[in-house]
Amino acid sequence: MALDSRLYRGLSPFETSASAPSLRASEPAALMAPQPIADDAGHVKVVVRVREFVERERVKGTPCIIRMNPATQATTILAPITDFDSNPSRPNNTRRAFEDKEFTFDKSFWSHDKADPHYAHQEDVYRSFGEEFLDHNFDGYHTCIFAYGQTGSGKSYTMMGTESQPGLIPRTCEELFDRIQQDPSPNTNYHVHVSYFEVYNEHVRDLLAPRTAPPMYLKIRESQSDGVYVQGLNEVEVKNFSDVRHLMDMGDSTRTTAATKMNDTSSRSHAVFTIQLKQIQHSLLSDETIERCARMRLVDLAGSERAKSTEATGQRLKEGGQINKSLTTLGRVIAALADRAAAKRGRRPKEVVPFRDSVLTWLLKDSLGGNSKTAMVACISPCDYDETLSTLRYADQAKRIRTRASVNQDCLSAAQRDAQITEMAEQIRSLQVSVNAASVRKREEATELEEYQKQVGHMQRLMEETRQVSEARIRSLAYEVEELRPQNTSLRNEVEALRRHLSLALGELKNPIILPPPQPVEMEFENLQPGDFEHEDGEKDRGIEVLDQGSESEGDSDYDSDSGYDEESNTMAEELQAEMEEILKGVALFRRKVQDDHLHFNRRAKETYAS
Ligand SMILES: Nc1ncnc2c1ncn2[C@@H]1O[C@H](COP(=O)(O)OP(=O)(O)OP(=O)(O)O)[C@@H](O)[C@H]1O
Repeated sequence: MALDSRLYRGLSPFETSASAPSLRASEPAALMAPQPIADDAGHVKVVVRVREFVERERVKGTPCIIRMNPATQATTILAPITDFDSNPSRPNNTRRAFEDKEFTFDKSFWSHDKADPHYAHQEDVYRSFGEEFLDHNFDGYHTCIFAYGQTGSGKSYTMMGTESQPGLIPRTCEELFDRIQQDPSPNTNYHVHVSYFEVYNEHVRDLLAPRTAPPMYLKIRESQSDGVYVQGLNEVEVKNFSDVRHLMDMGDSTRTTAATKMNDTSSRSHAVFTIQLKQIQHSLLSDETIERCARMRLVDLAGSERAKSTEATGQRLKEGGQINKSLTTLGRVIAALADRAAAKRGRRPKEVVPFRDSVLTWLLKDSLGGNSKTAMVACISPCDYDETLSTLRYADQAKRIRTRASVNQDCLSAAQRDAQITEMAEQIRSLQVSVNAASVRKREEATELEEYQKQVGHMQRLMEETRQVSEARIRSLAYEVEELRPQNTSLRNEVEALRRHLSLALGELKNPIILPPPQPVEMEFENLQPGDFEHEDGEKDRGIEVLDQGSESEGDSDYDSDSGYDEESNTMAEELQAEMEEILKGVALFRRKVQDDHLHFNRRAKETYAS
């Protein structure tokens, strides 16, 4: 939920001085007569913290090269002992420019040796400047605390900490709600919103939204009224510390981390935790309403890293490259802002600040050089000369950045408030109308959808029924075809036999076998009786019968070759041919029908499967 952008202008006709009392106070009379506020010009506050040895360093037995002076807040880095120092006569030894360097910061936290009386616990770090920054928020200033340092130097430990050793972020949130709960003023309302996002490989991802595949990246926008902001970022209203704790845990669990050789849980992204505090106080005396909005940005940067030390490859190496690139841009921004401060004092021409060269610097534009009170926690390892010196130089440069923070406060008279309420009521009304119209549309769409779904269901049922019927028909047709197959085969055989028979008969008719006319039997046969010639098997000789018949018919038939035999056989042949042709026609008809049926069944079957 975006807060009223009007409150972020930073300038108001009713702005009070930078030291104006916090709204936490129970309605002091002075507050109700707002004083003009001057911009609070200051510098980025820089603190440095050295951590204790981690297991890897302890095993190596590396010496601690950091010294801190609690009286002067100076941090000294000692030149490491080189081969040259230990054996200057060795021919191959070249002297490197190692030397002790001293820097002075706003605070130097010695968290290296727990036995030391000056050991800085998490609580000490918070009390030293976290608490002060929370005061600024209640006064209506935007603030930003960011942790910078090489990988594994203790940034996440300082910002988020552990469950037993909470860092700056949980301590700030807990005290924020303690203060709100302890406020005795009945006229002040507090609204707290939290957002949490990471910048990973130059993309912004909401840590309060569930992880998606592919990841959902958010766009960065800039507007006159809101400055630079992340579009579509979840800003969750929180009522107490346990709400915040829940969101912190949720965000931490989705943040991109991975094990590297330098750190088992190395942050592979820059994480930005933001708290928006809005205080609305109404004065019964003057009937005025004062609104103060402050934004706290708590940034845990990814650590700078050398591929050689982390032994990163593949995805880790790519991430490392992106991390270093954005940190280099941050370094250039810090250098340009520091130079700008010098230029103001007339030393150098003003340089363009490359805020837009990386997502991180673009998002931190306001916090680094604008309307914000800003602190940098430079985290260092106790034993890496090059990286630690680089961090200390970075931090030393950041000290020179000037900021111009102003109280973000609006004071509304009764008339202005009424006008605002009327305007808001109007807005609510028009929104309500839109909501109603949208819900009517939604209902209509739902009814239409329901109708469509019904129709679809009905059509699906019909299709299913048709499919079942078709399947049954195909099955029965296939069965019928199978049944007809033997009949068809026997008919084909019969047709073939008939055809053969017919062609034989026709052949015979066209070329009849003409029997020789019977020879008159001479006297030897005169006395023969039928059956006188008997075969051995008792059968009578057929020749005699033929002879007999011949002799019988002799009287009433003559054996002229042009006798009635030809005519009769021609008539018979014609009749037989006509009969055969009829049969063939019938067979051809039947065959066509069978073929038609075949074709028909096959086509039907194909259509049914296709549907
Ligand atoms: N002040 C400290 N006291 C005790 N242990 C610490 C301290 N600072 C850091 N550590 C330990 O050092 C290790 C590295 O710390 P941390 O993860 O905070 O480094 P980092 O700078 O955030 O690293 P990266 O940039 O890779 O995320 C962790 O095991 C952490 O518990």
